[in-house]
Amino acid sequence: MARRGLLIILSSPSGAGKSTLAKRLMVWDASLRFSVSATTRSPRAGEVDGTDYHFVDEAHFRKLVDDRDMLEHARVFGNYYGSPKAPVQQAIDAGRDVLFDVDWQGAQQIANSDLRDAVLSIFILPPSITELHRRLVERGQDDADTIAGRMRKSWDEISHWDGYDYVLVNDDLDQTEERLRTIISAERLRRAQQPDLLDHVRTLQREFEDRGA
Ligand SMILES: Nc1ncnc2c1ncn2[C@@H]1O[C@H](COP(=O)(O)OP(=O)(O)OP(=O)(O)O)[C@@H](O)[C@H]1O
Ligand SMILES: Nc1nc2c(ncn2[C@@H]2O[C@H](COP(=O)(O)O)[C@@H](O)[C@H]2O)c(=O)[nH]1
Repeated sequence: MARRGLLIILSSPSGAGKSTLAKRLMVWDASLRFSVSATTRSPRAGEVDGTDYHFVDEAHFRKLVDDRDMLEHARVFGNYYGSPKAPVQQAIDAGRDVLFDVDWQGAQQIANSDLRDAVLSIFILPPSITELHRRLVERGQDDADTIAGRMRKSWDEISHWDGYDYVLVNDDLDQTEERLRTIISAERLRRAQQPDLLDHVRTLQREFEDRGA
């Protein structure tokens, strides 16, 4: 039977680099599917509706939640964000791995959902709080108030770091990408091997018993 896809969750405080890393991973492996979230936040310059996010108003978002079309949803920095369920289910049923860029609340909800067995969660830490601030400023996408608000919430996000399967410090971008690739490759191998390993161990057990060893 074909392997069911993984749900690869990236979380971090705002500005630590998860969107940048997610984009690099999509280039590394074109078979990865990105879970395009719905959000009530306004688009930033350059963001494309349907690619970066589905930009919706609050009434539309509420309907998606009420219709149970969301795998998870949360209020983050004063806006609503959520992961539509159908594309995720379709992708993993087809054996494709899905990449999520969600906060700790979303990660927890997915880890507690029916799909929990497919979850691979990775938390990205910044090298320092000063560097986190520098990255938010350098990104040039948010005004000073927004950046200050995100910085104030950064510890709240970081404090959930130990609920994840893996934790990486995103200092050097190339190195972090390489580590993410290693984690994903190893987890794919581990999970792909699991069914065959069980059969193999049963065969070894029968052989062991037949020999009367
Ligand atoms: N290792 C790194 N070294 C230097 N700059 C980096 C590194 N990783 C990411 N950046 C830069 O930091 C900024 C923030 O990165 P990014 O937008 O990917 O963060 P994010 O975690 O997705 O933030 P948000 O949660 O707000 O979407 C970007 O300008 C990005 O180019
Ligand atoms: N729980 C969810 N969190 C999400 C989702 N999509 C994004 N996010 C998180 O929101 C913040 C802010 O994102 P930004 O694009 O406004 O900078 C960040 O932590 C994202 O990970 C989602 O679907 N669910």
